[in-house]
Amino acid sequence: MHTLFKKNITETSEPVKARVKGSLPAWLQGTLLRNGPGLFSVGETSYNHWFDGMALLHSFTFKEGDVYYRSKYLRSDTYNKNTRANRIVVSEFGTMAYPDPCQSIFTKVFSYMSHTIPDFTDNCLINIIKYGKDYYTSTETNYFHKIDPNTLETLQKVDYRKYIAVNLATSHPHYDQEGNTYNMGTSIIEMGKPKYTIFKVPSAAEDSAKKPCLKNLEVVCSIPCRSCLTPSYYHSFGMTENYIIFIEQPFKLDILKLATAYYRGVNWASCLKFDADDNTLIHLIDKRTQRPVATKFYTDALVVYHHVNAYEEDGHVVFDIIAYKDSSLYDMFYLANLQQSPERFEAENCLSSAPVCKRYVLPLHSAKDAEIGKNMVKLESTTATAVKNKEGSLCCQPEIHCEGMELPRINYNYNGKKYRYVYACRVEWRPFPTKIGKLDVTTKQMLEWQEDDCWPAEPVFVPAPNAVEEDDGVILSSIVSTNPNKSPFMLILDAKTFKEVARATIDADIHLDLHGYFIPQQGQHPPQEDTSVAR
Ligand SMILES: CC1=C(/C=C/C(C)=C/C=C/C(C)=C/C=O)C(C)(C)CCC1
Ligand SMILES: [Fe+2]
Repeated sequence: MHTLFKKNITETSEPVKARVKGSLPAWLQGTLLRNGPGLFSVGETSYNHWFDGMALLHSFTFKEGDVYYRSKYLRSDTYNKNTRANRIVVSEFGTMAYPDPCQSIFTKVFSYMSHTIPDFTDNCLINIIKYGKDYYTSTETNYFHKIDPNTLETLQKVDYRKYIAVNLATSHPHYDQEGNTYNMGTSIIEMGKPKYTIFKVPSAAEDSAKKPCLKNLEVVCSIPCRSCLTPSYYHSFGMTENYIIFIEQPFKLDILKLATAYYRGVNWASCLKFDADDNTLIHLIDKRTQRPVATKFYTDALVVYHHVNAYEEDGHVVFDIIAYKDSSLYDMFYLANLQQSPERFEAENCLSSAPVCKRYVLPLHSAKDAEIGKNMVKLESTTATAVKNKEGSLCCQPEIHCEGMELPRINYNYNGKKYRYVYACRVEWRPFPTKIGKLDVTTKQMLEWQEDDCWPAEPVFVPAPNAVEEDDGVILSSIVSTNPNKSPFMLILDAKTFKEVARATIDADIHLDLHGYFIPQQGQHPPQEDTSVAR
């Protein structure tokens, strides 16, 4: 298990051709970019948490029946400073770094100051984001990096604060059919009262090829935090055609703790706290009016990292998420915990809550004249409820789709629309993905793929050209193995049947990763988030 999560990977900077078994669909042309941690120690120092590892970019290029793999470390300031010092000098989520005792007093004072109003890391290890025509790597701080999707070279460090007042931003934006990107972030500390801000980055106009499209960023809506000193932490949000769904969960970031963490000798992660006694406030923002709707929606305390999809149906907003009863997932990703065997995990029950795929339904009709105690959800297809309470707000209870799935993906042409299939890693009470699954949210049926000693990455759906049905396409998942005789491979499944179409075995060092983005080859078929398939 140790090597599965904590292995310093050597980058494969020149493309290597994979050995393909089976036959790749002729239409599958393009590049799957993926991101995740790849380096866990520098010199004598090592990171404590899996989310600290230095960003390693991967690309799998599908070209005329062949697959080529390459990988490169993101040349972030963090990477460059650590490499130069031959020790970890930049603080990460789970690791606080202190200056070398031999450093000058100036360096030490500067280091204290930059941790009080934190200048966060630029180690963008989580996802790939498309803003306009450009590709960026992302984490959850104010920094992101423009990369070259062909060579994986790091092109430019960008600071959100140049364009919008946020200190944190998500790694999971949404794209509409015009190619506009929506994201949201939180402003803490420096810029007055903390607030959440949803923003839109318009897709680049033809004549602005040279201008960064972030320059055209527009604020959609700002929402004050429920509590000034403890804004909610969030990893993603939902979007339908007309609405944004933002879950203000009781998993909170304590601003005072953040400001003093460095002095107290603790990491940033310790400034996050789940408050089981609080509830969860669901905000629904109307993109047309750029304001939250009047109704207040609440549900029990929960922790959510990934939204799956959301859509509007007959006067309701329906959204699916992967939810937990507490925040133990982030604790579990401490490398000391990950080094335990799956059996010990089970015995010690490290993850105290399993990921559950749940559906919530928010009625859009006014709750003003509704009876207290009445379920306002009118959809036949769901058991989810929203009951008006005496304060006039709606108390929502979900419908359960299934237990044990994470890293959900969908056919992105159905994002914001009524849909049927979720593709995800199957996980139980431990962090190790052992299978990939396809969930039919209408029947709750599940198709699965698994193989001995194989650990699959987030499954990415690529639609077939001229697709008619939602699952006309393939699933791409890079697989690493704990069997030393088995090389990593890119698995290609028929999304409809979940049967293997081909696998491309790669003689290179690959690591379990986080998230990815498929870029179809120009002219091959419409980009996944720019245009919808013919239906
Ligand atoms: C550095 C840093 C942060 C980093 C968070 C990270 C890196 C989260 C990664 C989450 C993942 C990978 C979730 C997967 O489901 C915070 C807490 C935002 C704020 C304080 C500074
Ligand atoms: Fe994520």
